[in-house]
Amino acid sequence: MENVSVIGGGLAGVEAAWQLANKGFKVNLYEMRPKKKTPAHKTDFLAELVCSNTLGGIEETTPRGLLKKEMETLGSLVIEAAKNTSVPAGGALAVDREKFAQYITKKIENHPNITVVRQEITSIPENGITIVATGPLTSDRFSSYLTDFLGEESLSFYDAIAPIIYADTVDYSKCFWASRYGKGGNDYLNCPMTEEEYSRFYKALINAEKVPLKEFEKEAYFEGCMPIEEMARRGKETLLFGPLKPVGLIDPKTGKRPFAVVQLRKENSEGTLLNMVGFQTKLTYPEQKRVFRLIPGLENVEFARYGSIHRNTFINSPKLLLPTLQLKKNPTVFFAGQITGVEGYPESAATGIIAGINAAKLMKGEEIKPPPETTMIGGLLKYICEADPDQFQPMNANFGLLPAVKIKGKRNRRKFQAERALKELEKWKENYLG
Ligand SMILES: Cc1cc2nc3c(=O)[nH]c(=O)nc-3n(C[C@H](O)[C@H](O)[C@H](O)COP(=O)(O)OP(=O)(O)OC[C@H]3O[C@@H](n4cnc5c(N)ncnc54)[C@H](O)[C@@H]3O)c2cc1C
Repeated sequence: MENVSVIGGGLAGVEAAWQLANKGFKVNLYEMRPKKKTPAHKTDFLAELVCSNTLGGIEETTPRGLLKKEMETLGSLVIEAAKNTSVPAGGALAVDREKFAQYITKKIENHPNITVVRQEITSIPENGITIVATGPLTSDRFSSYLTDFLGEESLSFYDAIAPIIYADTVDYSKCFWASRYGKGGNDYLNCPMTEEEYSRFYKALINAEKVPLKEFEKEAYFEGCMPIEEMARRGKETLLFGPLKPVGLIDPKTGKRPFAVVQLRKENSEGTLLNMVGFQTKLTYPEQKRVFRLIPGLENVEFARYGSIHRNTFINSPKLLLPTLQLKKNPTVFFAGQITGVEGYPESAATGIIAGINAAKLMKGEEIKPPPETTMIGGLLKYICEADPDQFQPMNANFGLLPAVKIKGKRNRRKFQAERALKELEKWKENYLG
């Protein structure tokens, strides 16, 4: 029997290899570090966390908390390692990053069915089953191979994400719906600012704490995704001619053009989410919350997703993948991890688990079925495979809002939804995995 090839020893790759190896299949896990480095990884360990050391909340009634519980149900190595190397972090699962990566590296390297090969892969092997899990920092040579292999418009390289907020947390008494110059209906929610309000916001914005920029990330600015705070730094007026320009907007309350306006646009067809137009940012998450809450109407706003900018290679999954993570044009190739367009540590690892489980099914010649859509993992897969290909962008589970899984409403309701999702996953596991 041929070995399965897993390309990339990050969070998704180790999970995929772990699932396959524990089911008795031989795996070659290819990791290019330390021979070839990425711009963000610092060590030789597998499953290195490149930035923050937290895997997010553990409360099962939150989307990411439920996701982690589901991963545990499916035998996640990442969650096992996180629990064994955790550090106190309130309601979150944070880890000692070195110990975490060491724990996983040791488990993988000592597994009798896994061979770790330290080598950059530049094309998908022609024979056998392959899982591609090369992550947001996929090497340049493999990226250009994938561009040719998958088609010119299938691979995106940069990601500038504006924050998304929950519409029901806005104070609508301070805002108005309108389009600039009345063109295009009332598509935008406008938050008007007086000169004093703008000054206060501006000062907070330019003094807020940022996530330090890595050298390679500076390239991103040439792609037209300047962070809002960088734009602000160019002068107090700059934003008034950019994302906060008030031209063509009249506040119905005053009958006048406001001094500045922040615009929000519906993010989903239900209108439960709003996107802060032009607010891509490198501010830390707590600072985004503090500074953006200074905008009139957003004083108590809750964030579904914070803004960010970092290099991010991802494929257009809705165009290319089946909900089983198999490539439509070649079902012996699976994709997993952030390269599929999920974002975040647990989300990437979760797709690795599913790719590993499904690759094992394919090895056995058995039918492959995705997990139920009413589970968090199933919801993630549904999102990456069924989103609108023209609007597709990386998304984490907090985005809640993944089509099928609604971890929303009061605590009791969320508890009920989470319990139901876990029961369904157990059932799927029993029927599917035996
Ligand atoms: C700058 C930056 C900051 C981030 N900060 C956070 C954060 O704070 N919190 C969070 O939840 N998520 C964060 N993310 C997202 C995070 O990186 C991913 O969620 C997660 O690591 C993705 O897991 P993965 O397995 O898909 O990729 P990775 O963990 O990156 O693993 C991919 C592996 O593949 C290897 N590889 C690449 N190309 C090849 C090749 N051709 N051949 C062989 N090996 C190869 C790489 O060396 C790497 O080890 C950040 C991402 C970036 C880029």
